[in-house]
Amino acid sequence: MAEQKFDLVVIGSGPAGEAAAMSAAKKGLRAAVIEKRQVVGGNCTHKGTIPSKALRHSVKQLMRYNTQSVFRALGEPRRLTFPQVMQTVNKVISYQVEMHTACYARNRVELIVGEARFRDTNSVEVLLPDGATEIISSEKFIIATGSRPYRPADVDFGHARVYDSDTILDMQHTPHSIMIYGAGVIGCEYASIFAGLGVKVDLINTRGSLLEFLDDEISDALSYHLRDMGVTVRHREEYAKVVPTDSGVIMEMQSGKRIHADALLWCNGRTGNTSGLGLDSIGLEANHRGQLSVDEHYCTEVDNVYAVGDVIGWPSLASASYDQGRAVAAAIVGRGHRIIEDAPTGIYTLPEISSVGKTESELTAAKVPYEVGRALFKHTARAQISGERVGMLKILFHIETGEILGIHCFGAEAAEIVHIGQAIMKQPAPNNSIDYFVNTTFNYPTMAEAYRSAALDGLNRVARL
Ligand SMILES: Cc1cc2nc3c(=O)[nH]c(=O)nc-3n(C[C@H](O)[C@H](O)[C@H](O)COP(=O)(O)OP(=O)(O)OC[C@H]3O[C@@H](n4cnc5c(N)ncnc54)[C@H](O)[C@@H]3O)c2cc1C
Ligand SMILES: NC(=O)c1ccc[n+]([C@@H]2O[C@H](COP(=O)([O-])OP(=O)(O)OC[C@H]3O[C@@H](n4cnc5c(N)ncnc54)[C@H](O)[C@@H]3O)[C@@H](O)[C@H]2O)c1
Repeated sequence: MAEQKFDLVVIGSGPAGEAAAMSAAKKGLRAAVIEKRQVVGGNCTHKGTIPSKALRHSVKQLMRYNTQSVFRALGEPRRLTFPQVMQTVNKVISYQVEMHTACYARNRVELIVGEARFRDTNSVEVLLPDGATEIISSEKFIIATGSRPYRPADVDFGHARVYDSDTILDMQHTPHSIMIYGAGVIGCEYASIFAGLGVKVDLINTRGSLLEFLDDEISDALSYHLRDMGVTVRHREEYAKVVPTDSGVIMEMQSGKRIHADALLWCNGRTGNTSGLGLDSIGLEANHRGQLSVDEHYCTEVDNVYAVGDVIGWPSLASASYDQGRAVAAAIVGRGHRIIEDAPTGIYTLPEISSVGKTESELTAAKVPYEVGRALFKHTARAQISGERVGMLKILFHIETGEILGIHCFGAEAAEIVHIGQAIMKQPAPNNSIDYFVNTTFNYPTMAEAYRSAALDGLNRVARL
């Protein structure tokens, strides 16, 4: 058995692991990443963020072609199959893998392909693809093993018509109908994708409204637009039994309903990837969702073992995982770091949704005197030109100080547009002010115009008080 020794070993090459390793190497540590998949990028690149966003982009292009009259000169509305759309997705994944792989060589981070399992607090055993094992020793470890879809034991995921967000990417046909169980972010995004492909979608929500953490108005808008696309949204439903058959899947609900579709996409919850890590060898224990707890330095209860990314739970975003990776490297070398707790929300449904800061409900509960300014995208020149007229920007600001407290947006490019407001919100007082949007000249026609309109709308309300 060969043995190698490093200053830092990172387990997992997703956004959290990659950022941690690259950042540590730049800070002078001899770093290695162990990845059990043959290629780098993590579930983010291969199963989660990248494939779902690339899929959604292609579907959005198709919808534009099919719905905008200007394209009728080129031809009649067309359909694409799921496997056809997946071809473009696979190209994006290849570009991503190429780019991420180059980072390892450039930053002299050793990449070891194999599955890591702790032997003790200073070494792991790596099961290599050829079945051999290797011992890797290190001063410090970072667990960045990510997460996978949660699979309840009473649902047969081995059946050809039952999918989760990993296996859906391998679907070789386009079903006529699909039921999506779990209306969280993943469920809502896939509901948009399948509805955009012309598939009949049943979106089954275990809660009372869609994405309850969103501002109510935005959550309502999402429900409206999903229904407008033909999605049947069912709230407060729990499954009793899933019965897959040769011709489809029947879901018997606790409410007594029986819902039938050609396929089931299960999107209810995720589990941290900790079960194969040999955590008991180092005295660590994951919670019932497979997640690890960390302190303000992203350190676990074992003082040379750290954890970042989905494996530590909330917010379970690629965006936050990258930043947590950089933060843990800074914490390890003692150069100051920030705790990542202010990630914006970017949800790639159709329409897209994005927000940062407080919601109206939160501000009302906290008795903060705020006012709201709104701008509808359909009133901006840019949206009229692009033909993407659905959407709204909403700014919540303090009545007395003008401080921006929350930005909530839905519509085309919402996830980009929110960053304009986020940049101002991050300024220290008195620069975080709604006045910025009325005292600054923006390019025209751009969606930034929506900020000016929303700010004027809000300030006019205050003036009328
Ligand atoms: C469908 C979907 C869509 C998403 N969309 C978005 C989005 O739009 N925006 C966003 O910010 N986030 C999104 N996310 C969340 C995002 O993908 C995750 O937050 C992110 O991937 C977490 O990164 P990570 O580095 O923690 O782990 P992962 O990306 O999960 O990578 C972990 C890696 O560790 C490896 N590994 C596990 N165990 C071992 C072991 N024992 N030895 C060696 N290697 C191991 C795995 O093979 C994997 O490659 C989405 C997730 C899903 C599922
Ligand atoms: N665009 C994005 O940022 C994006 C896209 C997809 C996924 N993600 C991330 O991936 C993670 C997983 O997404 P998701 O949609 O699976 O999760 P989620 O947390 O949004 O929930 C999925 C569904 O599971 C249900 N659920 C969760 N916990 C439950 C419980 N204890 N009991 C009953 N029902 C429960 C929710 O009600 C929801 O219907 C999220 O944390 C999300 O941030 C982000």
